[in-house]
Amino acid sequence: MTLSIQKVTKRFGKFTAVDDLSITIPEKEMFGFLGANGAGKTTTFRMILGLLDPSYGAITWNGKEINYSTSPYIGYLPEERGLYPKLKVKDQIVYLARLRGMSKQNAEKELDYWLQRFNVPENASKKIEELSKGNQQKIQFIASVIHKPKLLILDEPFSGLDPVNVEQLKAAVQDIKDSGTTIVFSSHRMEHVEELCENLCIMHQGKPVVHGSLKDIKRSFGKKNVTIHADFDFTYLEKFTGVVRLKKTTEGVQLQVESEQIAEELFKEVVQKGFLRKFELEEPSLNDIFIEKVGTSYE
Ligand SMILES: Nc1ncnc2c1ncn2[C@@H]1O[C@H](COP(=O)(O)OP(=O)(O)OP(=O)(O)O)[C@@H](O)[C@H]1O
Repeated sequence: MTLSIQKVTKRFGKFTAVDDLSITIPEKEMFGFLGANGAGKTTTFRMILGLLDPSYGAITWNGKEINYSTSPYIGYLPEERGLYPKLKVKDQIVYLARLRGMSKQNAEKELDYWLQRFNVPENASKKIEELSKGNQQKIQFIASVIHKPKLLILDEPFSGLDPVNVEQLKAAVQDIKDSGTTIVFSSHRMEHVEELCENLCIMHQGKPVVHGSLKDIKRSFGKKNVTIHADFDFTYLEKFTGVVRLKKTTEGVQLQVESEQIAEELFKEVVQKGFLRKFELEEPSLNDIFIEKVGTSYE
């Protein structure tokens, strides 16, 4: 049940929205698409779902083309939320679930579960237009997962939610993944993808600039970050061999170094100065990697 995107390009007139994208998403994994506005994420999702045809290339799920409108195996949270404002939550969800082949009784049972889980059981009998934006989003999320899809596509699932609700939704997404669903989601926020995904792709102007497993991406990057907290002026370390970047912070300095070995040499140097409150070696962040690949900061 792999999702396979093979050499996919999408042009709108002369404009290329997605440029030669090849990705394989293994079954039961969570895959993250990162990219700034206009990077090509939504266009990719629409092609995965068969709502748009690629100009070139092919997309298959388990070896076959996807047809979102007829497949009960797919769930989709679109970026442009599309609920009927005048309908009551329960009527709406039951209607959508029945389109996906569920019985009324089963749909009501699942809806109860999700409303309880999101701490909003009272919303069942409210109209969509009566709900806050975040609560509407929860209902739209429930609509995309109620039928327990095998493949779930979530376009910006965390946007517009407060931090408590982001955590609640993250936990729900993680549980759905653990139950065996393949999940693809997009985000503007690096940390969401770093936290949830084994594999990811960073899109930039339609091109996949970074792609692979988070571990491999970080390991192959080679460079590391070092944080030092101490009351010495360490700005001279800018000239230290193997130091790529140095930034002063309120508590000391933050550096990017060529390798772990350079970090060791750096440690020998700074420890001679005296007491250090902190010396920490960290993997590069996705943002560091993005800056290197694209030459500009993502955020
Ligand atoms: N139907 C269309 N006709 C013309 N251009 C389009 C169409 N759909 C998308 N585009 C363009 O393709 C580019 C990619 O858009 P897309 O919506 O895929 O980006 P995105 O990564 O999802 O961005 P965002 O984070 O803002 O949602 C944009 O420049 C957009 O204007």
